[in-house]
Amino acid sequence: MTDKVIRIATRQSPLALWQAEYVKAELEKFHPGIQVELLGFTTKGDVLLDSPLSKIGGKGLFVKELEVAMLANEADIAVHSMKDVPMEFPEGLGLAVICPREKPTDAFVSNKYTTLDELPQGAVVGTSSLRREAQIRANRPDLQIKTLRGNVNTRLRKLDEGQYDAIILATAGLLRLEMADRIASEISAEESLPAGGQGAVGIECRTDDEVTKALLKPLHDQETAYRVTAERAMNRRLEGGCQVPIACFATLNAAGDELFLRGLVASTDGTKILRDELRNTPDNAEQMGIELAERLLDAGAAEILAEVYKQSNDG
Ligand SMILES: NCc1[nH]cc(CCC(=O)O)c1CC(=O)O
Repeated sequence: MTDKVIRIATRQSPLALWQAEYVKAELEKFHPGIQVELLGFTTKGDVLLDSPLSKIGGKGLFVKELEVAMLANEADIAVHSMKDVPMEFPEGLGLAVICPREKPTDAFVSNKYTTLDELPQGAVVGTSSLRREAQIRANRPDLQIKTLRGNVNTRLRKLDEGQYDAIILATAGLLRLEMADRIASEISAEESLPAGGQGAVGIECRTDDEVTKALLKPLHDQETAYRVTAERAMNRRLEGGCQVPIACFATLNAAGDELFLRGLVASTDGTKILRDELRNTPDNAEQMGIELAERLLDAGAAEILAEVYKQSNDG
């Protein structure tokens, strides 16, 4: 029993609320009698829905307001999709735990077709992710990629209205919102290497809040933490957030003693794609991410990314 109240700062999209409710339920499960409150916030990223994220500076767009509330002691924790969490935290805040990962893949969503391969010549595919765009274009240069923004429900509505032949969404988001029936097919990691952190939920809190950190401990999943640590280290070394055509994806073998990290850097048009991979023990996760990033940089990643940044600044 505990008389502690935990205040969760959360965005109000269906997915953000699902994640906050999930953490609330887990805390209540592990600590009977605990009080957990949800405090809803609107972030800049929720307001600026018309511009492609890559053009309004994606970094931290969805987390700033939540962090301000925690620093002001108006909230205790924030629950994030690890894919959207910036690499560095403000002084006084940090990631306390990473929860068990949902499926990390991308999903092909369409009312007419089952797979990307089935799409006819010139079909229109909705995504605002440069990572997804680059990998689709590499396989299918004939397809038209059209911007798609908004929360999951908005994106599905735009598909249903006929604005797109298919759209790409994270499998995890659809599963969590109980919309598995909207997944026409899961796209393999070979065909679309996922974004670092995709499908994983992390919890941020004040670094000096030992009581909250102790309460959060049982929600931690070490396998997910190893994987996401390697992925984020690669992203950090490449200075990429989720608004660049960078993919990084780690898996742990069944014995739990070998981490396999794959990385990709591409030009948005998919004409240049660099891939590399390495294996090591999970305690080397951070170092693996850095090493894989450096191997990609040696192979020309910096030049490819410089070109991407130049295009997004050109408007
Ligand atoms: N880019 C937004 C975003 N951030 C996290 C998810 C959902 C799944 C996850 O936890 O990674 C999504 C939606 C999507 O990419 O379709």
